[in-house]
Amino acid sequence: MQMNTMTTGGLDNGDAAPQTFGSIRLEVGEAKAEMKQSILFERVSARLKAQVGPDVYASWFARLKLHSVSKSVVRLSVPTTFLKSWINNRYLDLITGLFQAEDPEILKIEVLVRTATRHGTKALDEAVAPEPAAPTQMRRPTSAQPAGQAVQQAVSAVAAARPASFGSPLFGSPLDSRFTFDTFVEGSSNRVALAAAKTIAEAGQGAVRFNPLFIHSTVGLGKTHLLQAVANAAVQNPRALRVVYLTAEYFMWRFATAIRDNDALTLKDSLRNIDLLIIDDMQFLQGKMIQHEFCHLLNMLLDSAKQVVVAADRAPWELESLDPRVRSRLQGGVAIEFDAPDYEMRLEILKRRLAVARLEDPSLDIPAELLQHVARNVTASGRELEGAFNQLVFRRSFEPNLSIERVDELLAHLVGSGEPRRVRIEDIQRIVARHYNVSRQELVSNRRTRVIVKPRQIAMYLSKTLTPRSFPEIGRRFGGRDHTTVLHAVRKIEELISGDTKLSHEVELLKRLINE
Ligand SMILES: Nc1ncnc2c1ncn2[C@@H]1O[C@H](COP(=O)(O)OP(=O)(O)OP(=O)(O)O)[C@@H](O)[C@H]1O
Repeated sequence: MQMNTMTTGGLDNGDAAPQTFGSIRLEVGEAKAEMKQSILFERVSARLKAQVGPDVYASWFARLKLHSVSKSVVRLSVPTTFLKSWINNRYLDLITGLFQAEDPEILKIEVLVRTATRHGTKALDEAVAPEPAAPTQMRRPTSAQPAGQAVQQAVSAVAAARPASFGSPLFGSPLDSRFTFDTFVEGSSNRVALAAAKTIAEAGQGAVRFNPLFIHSTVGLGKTHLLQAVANAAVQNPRALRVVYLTAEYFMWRFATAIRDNDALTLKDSLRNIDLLIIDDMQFLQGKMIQHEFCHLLNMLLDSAKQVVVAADRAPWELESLDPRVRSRLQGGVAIEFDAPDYEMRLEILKRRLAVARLEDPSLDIPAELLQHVARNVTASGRELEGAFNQLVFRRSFEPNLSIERVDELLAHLVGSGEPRRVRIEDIQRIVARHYNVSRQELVSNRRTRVIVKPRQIAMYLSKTLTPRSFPEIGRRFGGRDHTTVLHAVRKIEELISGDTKLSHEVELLKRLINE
C-alpha cells in the first residue's frame, strides 16, 4: 500500500537508518497509526460493499486503496482518471459519510490517481467496466398503488436483481440493478419525465416518441436513476431493443481509446445499429473531436428514427461548452426538468431504502417518526436523503435509541445548518421567467422584444447581486452573451431601481422568492 511510502516520507531527512531510542519509539508510533488507518479503511470498505452491493463494489471499488490519512483528510487512490471522476461524481458523499461515521474528525475525502506502473494500454483497459448486472423482469407500480405495496414491490425488485439471464446493454457503462422503475419514487416533480421514460422503455424499434428526450435537474434528483431504469427496462423489452447506456465520460474515454488504437470505425459501426442510446451527465462531454463524433452519432440516430435519451445538470440551451450543432440537435426534442422532491416523495424514498436495507439486515428498524423527521428536514436531493439514511442506519447499529435531537446533531451538515442557501442562476432565471410570464428559454434566447429584454436584464442584475458569478460567466449562462451586455444590464437596472419605486418593490419581491 502506498501508505508505507507516506509514513517513511516523514523521516526522510537524509539520516541513516534510525538507531536512537527516540527514532524507535517514533517507528512504533507510526506502525500503530498505520495499523489504525488500515483498520479504518477496512471497516469503511466493508460498509461500502454492504451499501452498494458486491457487483457495484467489484466494478468500482475493488482497486480503491488507502493512500494516506492526515488528521482531517483521507486520501484514497485509484488506477485511472476515469475511475477517479466516476467515484467523485457518484460516490464521494457516500464514502465521506462512511468515513465520518467511523471518525467524525474526518472532514474531507480526496481521490487521487495512482502513478501508472504498467503500460498505457493495460492501465486504460482496467477502466473498462465489467459486464453489467442487468435486472430481472419486474412488475411496474402505478400511481394509484398504495405506498406499502409500492415499497413491497421495490423490495421484491431489488431482491430479485441478479446478473442477466437475458437482455443486457450492448456495451457501455455498467448499470446498477437497484435503479429500476420499481424503485423510482414518483411525485409531482418528476411525473412527466417518468411517464416519458416509461413510454420510451416500452416502445418498439422505430417507434420513436420524444426525440431526443432531454432530462435535466440539479445534482442528486434522480436523473441517473431514471436513465438507468429506462436501460434496465428496455433490455428486457420483448421486442429485443439494442440498448447502449453511456456516461458522457465513458463515451469520451471509449472514443479516445478507439482513436488512439485506430479502431474508431469498429466503434462507430457498433453504435450504428442500436435502437436506444442513453447518455448521462452530458455536461461533461468535452473536446472538439469527441463532440464532432458525438454530433455525427446523434445526427445519424435521430435521422434514422432511433431513440436518444440524454440527462444533464442543466437545460440543453445552457450547455455552453457543447458544440452549437450538438446543442441545437439536443434542443430539437423534448426537455423536461426535475424539481426537488416534496415531503411525500422524500418520505417514500426513505421508506423504500429502509425496506431494501432490511433485506440485508432484517433486525434493522428505524421508527416512523425518525424517518418523517429526516424527510421533513433533509430537503435538497435524493442523494442527501441517501446520505442521511446511511448515517441513520450506521448510527443505530450502536446507538439503538437515537433521539430526534441526536439525529439533528448527526445530520447537521445536511439539514439547513444556518448557512445561507446558495442561489443558482438557473433558479433566478426560472423565478424571473415565471414572474414575467415568459419562458426560461426565451430569457436566454436572442429575442430582443421589450417583454423579454426587461426580465432578462432583471435576471442578469439578480444573478450578479445574489451569486458570486463573474460578468463573463453570467453572460455565458444567458445564451452566451458578452460580459459587457451583463454589465450594461446591471447598471441599467440599478439606475431604474433608484428612481422607480414600483420596480424596486418588484425586484425585492423577486429576491425574496429566490431566497425562499
Ligand atoms: N425519485 C426517486 N426515487 C428513488 N430514489 C431517488 C429518486 N430521486 C433520487 N433518488 C436517489 O437519490 C440518489 C441520487 O440520484 P441520482 O444519482 O440518480 O441523481 P442525479 O440527478 O443523476 O445526480 P447527478 O446530477 O449528481 O448525477 C440515488 O440513490 C437515487 O436512487
